[in-house]
Amino acid sequence: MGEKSLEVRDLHAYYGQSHVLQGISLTVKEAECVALLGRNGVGKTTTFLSIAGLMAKAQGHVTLGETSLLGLPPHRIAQSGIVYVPAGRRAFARLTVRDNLQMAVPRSVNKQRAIEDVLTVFPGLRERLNVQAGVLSGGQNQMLKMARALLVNPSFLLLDEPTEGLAPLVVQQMGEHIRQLMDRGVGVLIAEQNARFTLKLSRHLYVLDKGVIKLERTGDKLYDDQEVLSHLGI
Ligand SMILES: Nc1ncnc2c1ncn2[C@@H]1O[C@H](COP(=O)(O)OP(=O)(O)OP(=O)(O)O)[C@@H](O)[C@H]1O
Repeated sequence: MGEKSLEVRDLHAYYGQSHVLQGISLTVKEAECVALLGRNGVGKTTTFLSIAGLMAKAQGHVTLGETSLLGLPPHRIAQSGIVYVPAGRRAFARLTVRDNLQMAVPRSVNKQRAIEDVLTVFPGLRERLNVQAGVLSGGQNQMLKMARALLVNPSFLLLDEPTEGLAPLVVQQMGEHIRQLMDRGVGVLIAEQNARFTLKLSRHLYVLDKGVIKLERTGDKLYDDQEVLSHLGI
């Protein structure tokens, strides 16, 4: 099977009359991490919602390989291999970590084996399997959300603010987890306020400003690129 890309071309999105995304184009390849950065309110979450089929009004092109996704219902987009991990939201608080994981395993898949597999990426969850998800720390909760996403065997993950509210050591662990996902061939699009963290993981960067891409860069050391840093105000 050839390498697939997630392609977004000339994407527009609206909340009522408000034209929030004004023609965004970006590409994510398998096994790579792409950064989508920009201030609060510029349209990062709206980009994810549009790709995931969750915006009532979006126009343009979103394709995965040869398949056109825009206009498909969210579950079909998830089945095609694109899984959105929203910011902030907690996993099912009253269920145990194990139940949260089991619920996410597709019916056709061996639950035990699938869960063992994701625990190799997120080993910290193993000792928490029998506790209620509601008592997890912020970092463990984020890892649970990502583990649930991984159980669907995605080709691409859309991670919205994966380090929000996490302590520096946990942020570092999160970076290692994301690298492991890339090693498995998963393409990752990350929207973050933590630009330094994201630039260390990414070879491609898009900076969004008021619904348009203001800067696009490719490079091995984006975290060291003065133009990028000054553009981001860091
Ligand atoms: N449900 C909504 N109805 C109307 N406007 C909205 C809605 N959700 C977001 N917006 C507006 O759309 C714009 C883009 O918001 P979006 O959440 O995509 O930005 P963001 O870059 O993800 O920022 P943040 O990091 O704060 O979430 C903002 O001006 C926001 O106020």
